Amino acid sequence: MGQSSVLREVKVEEAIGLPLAHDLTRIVPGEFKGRAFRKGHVIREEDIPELRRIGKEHIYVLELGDDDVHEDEAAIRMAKAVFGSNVATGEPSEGKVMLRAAIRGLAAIDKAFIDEVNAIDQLAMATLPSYTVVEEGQSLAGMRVILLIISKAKIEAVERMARQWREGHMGEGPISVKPFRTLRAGVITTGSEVYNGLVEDKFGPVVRSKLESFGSVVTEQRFSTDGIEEIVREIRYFEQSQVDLILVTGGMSVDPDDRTPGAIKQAGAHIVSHGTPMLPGSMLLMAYLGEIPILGLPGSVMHDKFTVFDVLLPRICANERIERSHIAELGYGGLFADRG
Ligand SMILES: Nc1nc2c(c(=O)[nH]1)N[C@H]1C(S)=C(S)[C@@H](COP(=O)(O)OP(=O)(O)OC[C@H]3O[C@@H](n4cnc5c(N)ncnc54)[C@H](O)[C@@H]3O)O[C@H]1N2
Ligand code: MOO
Repeated sequence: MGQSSVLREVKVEEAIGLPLAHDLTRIVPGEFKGRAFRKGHVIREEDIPELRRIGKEHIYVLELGDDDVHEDEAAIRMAKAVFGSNVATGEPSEGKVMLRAAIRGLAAIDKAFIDEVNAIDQLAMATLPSYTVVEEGQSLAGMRVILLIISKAKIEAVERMARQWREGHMGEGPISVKPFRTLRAGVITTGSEVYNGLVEDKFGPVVRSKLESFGSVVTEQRFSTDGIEEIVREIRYFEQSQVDLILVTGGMSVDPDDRTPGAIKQAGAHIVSHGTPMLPGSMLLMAYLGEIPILGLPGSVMHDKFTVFDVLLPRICANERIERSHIAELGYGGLFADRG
């Protein structure tokens, strides 16, 4: 055991010339919340009225013990331990360090790891859910400890856990951002009513704009009747043109004319899942034709603003392989019925 920490309370009027032990916060509801005084600031006589205005009668003067870590250093060390690719770490402020996305992309955050950290008393690591689409500069995670000082052993435990995590993930950190690749997609629109011009195609523009929002492109949209052989032929066409992604629209439901799932199967695709526990979009089919992801898109993808397609597309664009277990996890929290 080394020297233990000493926290001394000093009346503000007796604190002139002493350094602050931590950042001090001012909050004006609806207007401002932030740092009023920085850790280490040496109190001057003219600071006293402002200290009183933010409610301080006393300040802490700290002599840190050998076995403890100051909240700022703890937050910096936690951030350094967990940050991965395309993540920027900020400076500590009010005892907190933020991690931000350095690029637009898909947040990759290991829930099990974050849960394990937060099970340690007095550590707080708050993150976005994994697979969130993040903009450049957007906050991914904030980390802090709950009291002004924390035992060094707890921070070292986080560092050890993060080191182990990295060893199992080729050096990557538990919090990272995956960039979107530019995919060349082929779209097959099924439905004799569209093919025969009875209704105008509304699927193409929706799918095109969703892909473009992740930097990908529709190289070609082809139209097919509901004939299974015809749909298979179009799938083969795109397979041979070596697109990165194939989307087959419509014909996903229970009518006799709904032949898209059968055609995707007949084309030789490995079916990951026919159906997803999400609403809307439950009839979506996820498969791989060799290495090419192939999706059967139900009518709701054309009609509803947000469906399971909006969940899977960014993952596919970020080079994630979709497995059956990923699909099963979508149900909990996967009801978007009132999202328009
Ligand atoms: N009894 C059941 N009914 C429905 C089920 C079910 O499980 N049991 N599933 C529902 C779900 S979920 C969906 S989504 C819809 C539609 O599924 P489909 O993907 O089979 O859609 P289609 O039958 O091909 O078309 C439905 C509707 O949309 C129009 N459409 C289709 N493609 C286009 C296009 N490219 N442009 C414009 N309009 C298009 C089509 O003409 C139909 O009016 O089924 C539920 N019902
Ligand atoms: O698959 Mo339908 O896709 O929910 O509304």
